[in-house]
Amino acid sequence: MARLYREHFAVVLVDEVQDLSPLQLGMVQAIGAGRTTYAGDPAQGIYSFAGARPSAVFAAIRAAAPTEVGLDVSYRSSPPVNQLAAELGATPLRCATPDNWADDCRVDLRVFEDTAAEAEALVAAVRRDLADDANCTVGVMARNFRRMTDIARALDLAGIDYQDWYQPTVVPQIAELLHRHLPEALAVGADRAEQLAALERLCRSQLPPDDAPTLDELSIACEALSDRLATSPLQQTLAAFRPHTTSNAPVPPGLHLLTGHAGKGQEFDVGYVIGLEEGSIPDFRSTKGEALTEELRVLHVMASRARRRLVFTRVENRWRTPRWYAAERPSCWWHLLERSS
Ligand SMILES: Nc1ncnc2c1ncn2[C@@H]1O[C@H](COP(=O)(O)OP(=O)(O)OP(=O)(O)O)[C@@H](O)[C@H]1O
Repeated sequence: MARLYREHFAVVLVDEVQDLSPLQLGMVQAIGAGRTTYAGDPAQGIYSFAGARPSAVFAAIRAAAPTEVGLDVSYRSSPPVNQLAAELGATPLRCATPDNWADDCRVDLRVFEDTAAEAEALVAAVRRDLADDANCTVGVMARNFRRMTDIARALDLAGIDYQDWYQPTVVPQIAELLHRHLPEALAVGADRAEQLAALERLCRSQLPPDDAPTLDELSIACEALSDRLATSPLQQTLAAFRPHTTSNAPVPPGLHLLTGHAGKGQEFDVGYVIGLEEGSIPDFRSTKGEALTEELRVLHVMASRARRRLVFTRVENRWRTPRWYAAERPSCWWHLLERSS
């Protein structure tokens, strides 16, 4: 297999090498030994749960490819965001254009009574961001999607559209079909499940019965829509779907809800990193050793997605169950954020 691929590719470029497992690195080296360029950032290694071993992989690459070029200039972020990212353990980056940033570039910290108050404030803030600049990209990021529930609900109630990165992406043909038939589906009545069944039927009738891959895509999209119908109307649920694009396509303007892992490699004009509480970030399953260090890297990945402005939030209390309202402890990294904001 390696010989076959060697004949196909004259050079090999590998990005995000910190996410490779030793086995994957072995495959790359078998194909591209002596003609591979690797790019990566140890401070963004957040896939150890999937087998990535950044230290071993960087050591093996250094042993095999002795020319090393440091990339220490940021073309993405404003000086305050770069400074904050360095505070979280990343290599300090020099801003390429320090004088080109407006006065609104800053890092803010916000503390709320609970997630309902946080959601209300975020809805107002995002509304302002999008009103100030309709082409602006806004990313609301959390370590886990569960932490985003109240915000998604508040956005639905406020009628603010967003793309939900938790949902599977929709191939353009299916997205187009779903949007085209939505008005007819909504006309069948007020029952959301009936609307969705009608929508699926209408879309299915437009596809050749033997086009199994596209019919499968339609089923997956409708299943994902069905999962969210309990919390939001069909129209809004569909608006939250993300079109399927290549991973390096630019993020479209508007609001995006995503996790740190989903946000790898992306960027947003304004970034809101929510849930700076113990148990949320760091995640309750990763409380010590290397697992805890990796949580800090997840925080760094989220923070470094922002271009102009970055806002961190935490809450002081949370409803653990419908009858249990309990205090939350600030994330162990809150003081780092306070120091540099
Ligand atoms: N030489 C350059 N001149 C102008 N803009 C640049 C240059 N290089 C990169 N950029 C811009 O800077 C931003 C970040 O670049 P890129 O996504 O390649 O960085 P990265 O190192 O892969 O970031 P990360 O690994 O944190 O996702 C992008 O908006 C990109 O278009």
